[in-house]
Amino acid sequence: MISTLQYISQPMHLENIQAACEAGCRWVQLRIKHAPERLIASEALSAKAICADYGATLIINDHPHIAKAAGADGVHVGKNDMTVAEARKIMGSDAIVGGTANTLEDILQHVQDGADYVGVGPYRFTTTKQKLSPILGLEGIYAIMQKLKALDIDIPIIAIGGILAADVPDLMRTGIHGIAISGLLTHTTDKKQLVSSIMNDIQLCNI
Ligand SMILES: Cc1ncc(COP(=O)(O)OP(=O)(O)O)c(N)n1
Ligand SMILES: Cc1ncsc1CCOP(=O)(O)O
Ligand SMILES: [Mg+2]
Repeated sequence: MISTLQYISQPMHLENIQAACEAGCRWVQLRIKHAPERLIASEALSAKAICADYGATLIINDHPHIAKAAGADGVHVGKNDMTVAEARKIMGSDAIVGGTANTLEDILQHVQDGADYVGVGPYRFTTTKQKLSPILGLEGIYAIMQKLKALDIDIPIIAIGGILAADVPDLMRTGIHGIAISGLLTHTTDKKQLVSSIMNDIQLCNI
């Protein structure tokens, strides 16, 4: 089952992952950019131990080999990484493999490649990621969801990019499965309150 609320880590990764889990988040993506692979591998092992304590799913960004070696639940790959199909070969059929999309065509490719979920964005401008794809906004995400519906394609879509708590009800009403947040949770003091209010809004939209 793909969680409807996903936390994407930022430095200090392990502290932030622990805090996200403590606040009630049960899906974590370890996203370490511009670091040597051996450091990412060691952080992945520690992140795995934290997530195991909370029963949280751990996804590793960009690095299937590291994900596999750390015993993570899955991997997330984007346009500048290997394909979902290649990541699947490394991870095996039981692992979770997610891909990034900015267009309907990206999603269709990921579906064909056997993705378990697709991260669609950016919803809004964000400084968390550099070299952003074109901003989709609510209209862009809604349009993509309508096209998927027309094609009868049912894959969990996770909206990402600059998402704030107040965006959740409108975003959920487009038909997405859930959201991924990074800066919002990382920089919020009352993380428990934020996580429960977002999870509550998500649930209300699923009734
Ligand atoms: C859930 C989710 N969706 C999209 C992304 C972005 O992945 P990518 O395009 O490979 O960019 P980086 O995160 O690697 O900078 C994601 N990480 N998670
Ligand atoms: C990894 C990623 N991919 C598209 S936007 C983004 C960053 C999401 O982080 P934030 O929630 O802080 O905007
Ligand atoms: Mg990537």
